[in-house]
Amino acid sequence: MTLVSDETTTAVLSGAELAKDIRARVTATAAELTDAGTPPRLAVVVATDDESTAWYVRSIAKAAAKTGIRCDVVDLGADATPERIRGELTALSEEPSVHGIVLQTPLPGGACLEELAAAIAPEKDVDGANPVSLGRLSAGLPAFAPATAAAVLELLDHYEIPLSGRRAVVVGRSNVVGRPAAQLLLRRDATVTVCHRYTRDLAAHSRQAEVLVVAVGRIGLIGAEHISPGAVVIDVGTNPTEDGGLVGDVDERAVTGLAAGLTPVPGGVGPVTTALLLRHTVESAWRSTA
Ligand SMILES: NC(=O)C1=CN([C@@H]2O[C@H](COP(=O)(O)OP(=O)(O)OC[C@H]3O[C@@H](n4cnc5c(N)ncnc54)[C@H](OP(=O)(O)O)[C@@H]3O)[C@@H](O)[C@H]2O)C=CC1
Ligand SMILES: Nc1nc(=O)c2c([nH]1)NC[C@@H]1CN(c3ccc(C(=O)N[C@@H](CCC(=O)O)C(=O)O)cc3)C=[N+]21
Repeated sequence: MTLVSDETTTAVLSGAELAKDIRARVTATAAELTDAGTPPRLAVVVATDDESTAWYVRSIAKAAAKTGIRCDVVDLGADATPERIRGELTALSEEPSVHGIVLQTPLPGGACLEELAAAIAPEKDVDGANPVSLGRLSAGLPAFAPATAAAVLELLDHYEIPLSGRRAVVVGRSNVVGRPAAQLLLRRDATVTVCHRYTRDLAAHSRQAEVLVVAVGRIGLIGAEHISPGAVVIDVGTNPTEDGGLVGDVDERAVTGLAAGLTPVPGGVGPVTTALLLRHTVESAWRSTA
């Protein structure tokens, strides 16, 4: 029997306070811009009936209103054609008073986000969805990163998690989260492994991680056997539960006492994502005045 426990205290890496700080700074910048005659404006294009997307859009609109950013939700309906969506994105790209454009997923009939997002002017692409933005990110050139991927890095920096030279593992490779998160970690000199559906022995890879980012969308994907003691775990997954709640991809109970830190769901990456979308919008508005 062991008398000395090797239990680690797992820090809760909350995003709520951080998001609040970001919104406070955005509010100040938005006020300055408005005084200077450039009221920041964000357009969110929606073409789905998906309930969780609707929730996300409402939370963007609410946060925008609170920070003094005009937010137009352009609902094209779940039967919108790709041509109609592309036309709207083109019109918004040409409208000088609009500084940020987001196209929400999912899209009708399997329309391709990357292809449609090519119609978003890169300087207004505040969710980094245009392939030009994704390419610039990969090339190490300035570009807006997808807000969720940016939120992962913002949280790691806020909690002063070192990245340079450290082993980072990203689970998931979508263009919205996993892939750009991996690019951002690489840019910060982490040694990055990306896992996906065809990865053999996920646990063998994820156990190597000093920083583990999980963005899959599967309840309980990551358990105790997937992490090494002392790892910092960023749980991006948001999975609705039967009782109307929301859980991540990480089995919180299993990794508590093992991980050094874990982002909660809700209250982790999500609120920071929304705040960064707004920050990107005021950045874009600011640049438009230069
Ligand atoms: N909090 C926030 O701000 C946000 C949260 N999310 C959430 O993050 C999650 C991921 O979103 P998103 O990237 O858009 O989802 P996608 O469905 O686009 O991508 C999921 C990724 O997970 C990979 N994957 C699927 N099954 C496994 C498995 N068993 N083992 C390893 N990898 C697997 C897929 O691999 P492959 O490529 O091989 O198919 C794919 O790359 C979702 O829960 C979503 O709701 C998303 C955006 C914002
Ligand atoms: N082009 C595109 N970019 C996206 O970033 C994108 C998208 N499409 N489609 C939908 C998903 C989903 N998503 C969320 C963002 C924040 C929360 C969030 O803040 N959630 C709260 C809780 C919500 C609750 O309690 O129900 C939290 O985590 O604390 C959730 C989900 C962004 N997405």
